[in-house]
Amino acid sequence: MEESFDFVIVGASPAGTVLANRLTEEGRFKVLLLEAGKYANNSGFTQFPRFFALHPYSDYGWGYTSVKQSTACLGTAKKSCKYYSGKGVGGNSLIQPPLYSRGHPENFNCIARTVRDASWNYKDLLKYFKKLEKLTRVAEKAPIDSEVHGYSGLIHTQNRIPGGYFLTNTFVEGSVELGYPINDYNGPNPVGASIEQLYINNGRRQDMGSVFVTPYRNRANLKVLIESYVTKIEINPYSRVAQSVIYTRSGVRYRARASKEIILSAGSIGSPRTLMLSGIGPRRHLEKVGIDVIQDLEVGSGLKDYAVAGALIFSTNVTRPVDYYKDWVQDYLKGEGDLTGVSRAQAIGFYPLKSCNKLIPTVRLMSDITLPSSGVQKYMDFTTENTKASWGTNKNAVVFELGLLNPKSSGTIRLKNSNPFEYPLINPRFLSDAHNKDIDMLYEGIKLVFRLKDTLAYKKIQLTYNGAPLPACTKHTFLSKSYWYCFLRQVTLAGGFPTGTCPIGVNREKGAVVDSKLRVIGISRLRVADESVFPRPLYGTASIQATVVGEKLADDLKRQY
Ligand SMILES: Cc1cc2nc3c(=O)[nH]c(=O)nc-3n(C[C@H](O)[C@H](O)[C@H](O)COP(=O)(O)OP(=O)(O)OC[C@H]3O[C@@H](n4cnc5c(N)ncnc54)[C@H](O)[C@@H]3O)c2cc1C
Repeated sequence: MEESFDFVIVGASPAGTVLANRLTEEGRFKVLLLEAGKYANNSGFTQFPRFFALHPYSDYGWGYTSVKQSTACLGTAKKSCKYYSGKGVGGNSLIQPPLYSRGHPENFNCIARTVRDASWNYKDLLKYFKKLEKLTRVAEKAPIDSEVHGYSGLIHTQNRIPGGYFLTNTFVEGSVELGYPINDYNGPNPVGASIEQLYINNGRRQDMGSVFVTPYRNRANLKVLIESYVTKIEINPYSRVAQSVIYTRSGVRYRARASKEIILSAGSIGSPRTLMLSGIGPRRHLEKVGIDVIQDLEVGSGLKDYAVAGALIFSTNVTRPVDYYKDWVQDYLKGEGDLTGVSRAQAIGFYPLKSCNKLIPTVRLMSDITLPSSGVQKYMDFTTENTKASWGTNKNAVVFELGLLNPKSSGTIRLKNSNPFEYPLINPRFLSDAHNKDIDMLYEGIKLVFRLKDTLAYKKIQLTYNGAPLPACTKHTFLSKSYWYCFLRQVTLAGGFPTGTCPIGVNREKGAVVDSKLRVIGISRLRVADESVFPRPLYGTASIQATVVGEKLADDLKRQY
């Protein structure tokens, strides 16, 4: 069966959802959006911000795991990293915590310089960030730079403090004691501590599918097909024009033609996978798996993701308030309380450790107060021995999550074989850079956490490190530098911001896959618009960055056609 459209969008990622919306708003174009997963369950499950750790294990997650690792994720049973990846209308925004963080302006400016296209400068992109946002609530003491926010967009954001207010203050005050400012991290200079900004509306998570697609899916010129998995883009090997996509739905194979363009928005894992299945990828790899090469490009060769160390656990004298589900639910129905936040310490810090530019952060820190639970163990995926050792004798514990913002290590996405239904081989190779810069930086982050613990602010809640040596690290003197290096290789995991698998650039010999207009190099009428086009993480949380990519491309396409 075959149907024809102006644009076919593959994947309802954050970028795919906004593209589908904007391209159909004027009625000029007929658009097909194909998504492998389903719509969000808006009766509740995907809307609880606090339950984000459960979502990857639901029907809304692909359930990817990396290949066996030798430099990080070693504290897991299979020595591999869980690669949480959303499946459904909204992509990852269905399963992630709803943190709203745009990234560092300089990272966008760097892209603009690399591709010699000023439209990627942050000051040009700011109009899209503002257009998308509707900032609806600001906590009393929250630092907000009103100039940079939007107030009438479709994505509701809030800057607020549900539950655990004193812990938020503890984090911010401790950080100030160490000499860092309090800042709106979505402003021009994110360095310092801040109160988290979240994509939530009345306590409910905002996923991009529910914002941009679900309310508009009955538009006459928009066709959204869920549970429709794209196996290939058909490209004429002589003219090198992308013509149609092949997808399967309920076991039946279909073809959809695009008279104008096909846009891949299948995410940092899905987009390289689909390109390679369609004959666009590294020649040697495609030949090895038996796929005819149409265009030799370094697809999937530059995977870069935040590495996150999540097992820095300290005991505290704070007894966790007794939780009754009834109270939680009652608060939630009013748009308040613990279920509406990501953690009990709604604070986040960006720090320029070892950075020659004090305005450029190198690590990100967040914290929470929690109890040891099977849920936490499942999310982290550590073995029981490692979980026990890192929790030590703690009951109520303050947990710090330390993220490496500018990883030097890089990995790959490759096909296992030519079967489009096989999962790809994900090899992130965290902490594998030749000069150990990544692990050195995370070690600096651990030192920062211990400095924070010793501030007057934190002394009030008496943090003590009660962890026991991890089984794999017992030959190192406990808490020595070599111990922490061993520890980091065990507990460092994937942060969930994969980029660089279809990177933007000017030179395909240097790894570029798309040009500054997001066109796949050497192929006509095929673009990629999602997180995969960023050569490296941009220091923010990625949904909004990917949404801006979609918003920008929608503008470009409307101008062009
Ligand atoms: C654990 C975790 C925590 C995170 N925390 C945050 C946070 O707090 N804030 C934030 O902003 N971001 C966060 N992110 C990142 C953010 O969710 C993603 O980076 C963002 O959604 C952009 O992803 P993407 O462009 O790679 O597309 P994705 O979101 O991965 O979307 C790709 C979509 O395409 C579909 N698809 C793939 N292949 C096909 C195919 N062949 N046919 C049809 N459909 C297909 C998929 O099902 C999916 O729906 C987090 C991510 C993770 C995993």
